[in-house]
Amino acid sequence: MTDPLLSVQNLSKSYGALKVTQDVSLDVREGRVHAIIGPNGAGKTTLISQLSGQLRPDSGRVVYAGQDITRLDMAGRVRLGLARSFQLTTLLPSFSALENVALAVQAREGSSFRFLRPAATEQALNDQAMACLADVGLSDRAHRRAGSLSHGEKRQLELAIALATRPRLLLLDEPLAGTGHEEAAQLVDLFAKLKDRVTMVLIEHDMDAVFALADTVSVLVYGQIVASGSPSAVRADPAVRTAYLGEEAAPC
Ligand SMILES: Nc1ncnc2c1ncn2[C@@H]1O[C@H](COP(=O)(O)OP(=O)(O)OP(=O)(O)O)[C@@H](O)[C@H]1O
Repeated sequence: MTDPLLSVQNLSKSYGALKVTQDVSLDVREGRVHAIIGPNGAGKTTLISQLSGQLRPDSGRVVYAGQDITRLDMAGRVRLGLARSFQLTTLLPSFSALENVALAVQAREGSSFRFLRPAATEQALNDQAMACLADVGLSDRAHRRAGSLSHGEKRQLELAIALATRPRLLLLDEPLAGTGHEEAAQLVDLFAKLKDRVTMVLIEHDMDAVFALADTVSVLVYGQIVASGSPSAVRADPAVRTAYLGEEAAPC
């Protein structure tokens, strides 16, 4: 079997006496959606923050594409193609959707447009930003102010911004939070389409979405992985039912 794209090895993090990440190990394979589920306060966001570089683990390693990135900061990880979306993205509400994405394209490209004239640079940025907006189904909202978009459209825009960094691995922290039924269904369709292009680590409370999208599910309880495997195996795991889902709440 090929090496995993992301390998989390014995990661631990505490806040004082509270052990929020306890000896967590997991492998994420290229081209897959790996969901991490668990009850409120289980440590999912803290874990993903250690994968994105926002938080330093106390111990353990994060290996991405064969490289130890444990000490690499967030910007360095983004440059390697490891991007985080949702819960933290700040849209610029008075800028258009297109401008929001163009800024992310510009950040990625750095000085690679320096040989172009200003007008051509702007055109190149806009073309790439438009392509990202098209990817998330927002072409017709390109010139609307970000602040005037619906909640679901803002989430689509956040995804377009993440895609503008050309990620190989996308960390998605509760992408469906706050969306209505229809918006959630649209976003799930979108992620399903993106599966061919980008590997995803998905934290999500919406179990329908998790079981529709994930190839692998890991269950986190009190900072520890209590089960990991295919959605059907995890669903049937008695330890998961008692520790997390509760017999009656098990997703079936
Ligand atoms: N900066 C911090 N300082 C102290 N405790 C923290 C800090 N951040 C998180 N915690 C605690 O760590 C635990 C895990 O929090 P975390 O947000 O990672 O859980 P979660 O699984 O993402 O929860 P939710 O599903 O509710 O978003 C919680 O008990 C939380 O109160």
